Amino acid sequence: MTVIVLSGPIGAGKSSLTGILSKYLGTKPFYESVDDNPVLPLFYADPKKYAFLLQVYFLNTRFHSIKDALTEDNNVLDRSIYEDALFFQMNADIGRATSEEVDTYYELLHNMMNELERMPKKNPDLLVHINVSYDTMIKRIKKRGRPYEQLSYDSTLEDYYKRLLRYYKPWYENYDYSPKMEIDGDKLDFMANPADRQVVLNQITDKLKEMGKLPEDWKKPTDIQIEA
Ligand SMILES: Nc1ncnc2c1ncn2[C@@H]1O[C@H](COP(=O)(O)OP(=O)(O)OP(=O)(O)O)[C@@H](O)[C@H]1O
Ligand SMILES: Nc1nc(=O)c2ncn([C@H]3C[C@H](O)[C@@H](CO)O3)c2[nH]1
Repeated sequence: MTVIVLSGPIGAGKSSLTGILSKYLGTKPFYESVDDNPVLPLFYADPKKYAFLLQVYFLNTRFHSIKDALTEDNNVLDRSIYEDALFFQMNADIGRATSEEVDTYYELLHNMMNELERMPKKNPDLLVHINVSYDTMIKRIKKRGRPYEQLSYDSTLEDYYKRLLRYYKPWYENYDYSPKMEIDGDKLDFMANPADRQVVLNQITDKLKEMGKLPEDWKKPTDIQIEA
């Protein structure tokens, strides 16, 4: 059983790489709840009012996915539960949560993480972190086109996104729930460039091989279909 989680800031390419990697490895993808998330547009319209609700919503959906992923064989998860606190802490630091909400959130997170301790598998096998610069992040957010994430929607988003990148650096450095590796999301266009895509896939499968975690029956596919 091999469980891989992807991490990285907004628009880094986690969902895209989750799709590519799960096809390449022949495993099941688990996606973060975004287009079906009723709280996300509310949060971007009024962050102070909805930061706590959004966090509880994400924590709940992530907990569902992680429970399924850690009991089934061979999965790839788009964003880890370990990034949840990063987002909430950042929102709390900029005054979008009361101290009661902060305390309640951390208690709930702690409680849920304790539940994971009882799972047959507690942690992922590998964290794949996609590094991107601010410019790349904004380019991808524009390309994807969710209206409420655009800088034109809210002038404070530039600061929010830059701050998020600053929070990610120490988060990745301190992450120690599993082995980890970084992908250069600025240089490697794994969506449009097949050679770059193969570089990324080789980096990940080399790491899995080195760890003895490449599924035994895995055969390198000759071609995989990518949805743009
Ligand atoms: N390496 C890449 N090169 C070029 N385009 C990319 C790359 N990765 C992602 N994209 C494009 O950038 C956009 C955002 O990618 P994606 O939705 O996968 O990001 P994400 O990390 O899952 O974002 P979020 O955190 O918001 O869910 C998409 O339009 C995707 O096609
Ligand atoms: N506030 C907040 N907390 C989270 O845990 C969290 N996880 C993701 N997101 C936002 C970022 C993208 O807009 C969009 C897709 O990743 O959802 C979050 N926002």
